[in-house]
Amino acid sequence: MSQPYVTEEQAAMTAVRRASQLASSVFNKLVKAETLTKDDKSPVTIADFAAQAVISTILHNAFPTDLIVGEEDASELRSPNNAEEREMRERIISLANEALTSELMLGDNPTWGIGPGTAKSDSEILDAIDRGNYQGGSQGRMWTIDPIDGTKGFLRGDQYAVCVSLIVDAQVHVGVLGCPNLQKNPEHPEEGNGCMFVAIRGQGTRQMTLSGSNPTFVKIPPTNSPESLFLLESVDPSHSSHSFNSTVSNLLKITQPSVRMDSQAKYGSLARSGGIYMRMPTGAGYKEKIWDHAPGSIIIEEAGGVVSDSRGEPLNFGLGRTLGDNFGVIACGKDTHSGVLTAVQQALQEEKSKA
Ligand SMILES: Nc1ncnc2c1ncn2[C@@H]1O[C@H](COP(=O)(O)O)[C@@H](O)[C@H]1OP(=O)(O)O
Ligand SMILES: [Mg+2]
Ligand SMILES: [Mg+2]
Ligand SMILES: [Mg+2]
Repeated sequence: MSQPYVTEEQAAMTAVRRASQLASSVFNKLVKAETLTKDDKSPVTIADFAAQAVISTILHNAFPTDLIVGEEDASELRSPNNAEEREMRERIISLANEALTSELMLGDNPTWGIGPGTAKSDSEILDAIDRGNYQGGSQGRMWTIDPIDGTKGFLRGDQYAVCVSLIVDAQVHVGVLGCPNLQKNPEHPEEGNGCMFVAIRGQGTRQMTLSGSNPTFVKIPPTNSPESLFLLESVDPSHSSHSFNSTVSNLLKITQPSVRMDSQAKYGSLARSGGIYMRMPTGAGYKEKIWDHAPGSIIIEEAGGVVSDSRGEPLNFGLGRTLGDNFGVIACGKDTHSGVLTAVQQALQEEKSKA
């Protein structure tokens, strides 16, 4: 019998590859070329929408009855208010079509709405974006799409990730992360950037190039001493608490500086090089989104790690578009998780007693 979820994995890889190429080309054409002012967020908006259209089109053609939870929705594109907004919409549609109609590669299936001659109409592209409007839930099959995760990293030319997962009955079964700016091999930077992490439940985590070549299984390396430990955290201090992390770091007697990285590239990096990904809320109110953690969580679990909230509870992907109340996220190797949880509980107590 063939392995389960192989077609799902292949469709997700095709979608992530095409969307990653699109994002890199938007960066090279619009951001690097410095045709925009520093605060102009339009390149990332264009790339976000176009990439979601590409991923959603492929997943819908491959699995027409599956539901999709995508970060973006097309309502603001449907009624442009001025020439600038009309131009942006046209750019999004033409970029999405460019990515969908490029030549077929190994693993691509022409019935997925891709390849030369498959250009979509404007309304088909907008409908594809809006197909990501499912509200989520605990039953049945649903895909998550974060077309560009780490938008700030994308604009800086740092890390970002194209993220897709398949959730069945609230459990993640397939996760794919495209990381165009992540080193293929941190020990050999000369090999260049661009990798994809792929996991199917029960079948391990693999790293490969964005085109799917050189797949190798990755495992979180064991931590033999506090000297080999380090924290992985967001660059943006408003996304997770750096000060809480430094308390935990002290409690764990960590001597290495924290590694700051945007996006779910943190999960990919952890799966192959280790570390402790700590994401504690900076304040009340923000709810973590399922598309920000579903692909990364299976990539960690299949690489031999554990992902939990700060109480040690598993993340619940069946509550809707968010993970519900924000109790933070902790991801690391199995051998370190209980020690990290103890330190987190202690740090929370210390914070409480100071308040
Ligand atoms: N207050 C917040 N707390 C935690 N995460 C946030 C917050 N605001 C935005 N995010 C999300 O954090 C993710 C990036 O995390 P990191 O900084 O670790 O790369 C993005 O998906 C971003 O959402 P958005 O894409 O809507 O900006
Ligand atoms: Mg995101
Ligand atoms: Mg995003
Ligand atoms: Mg966003």
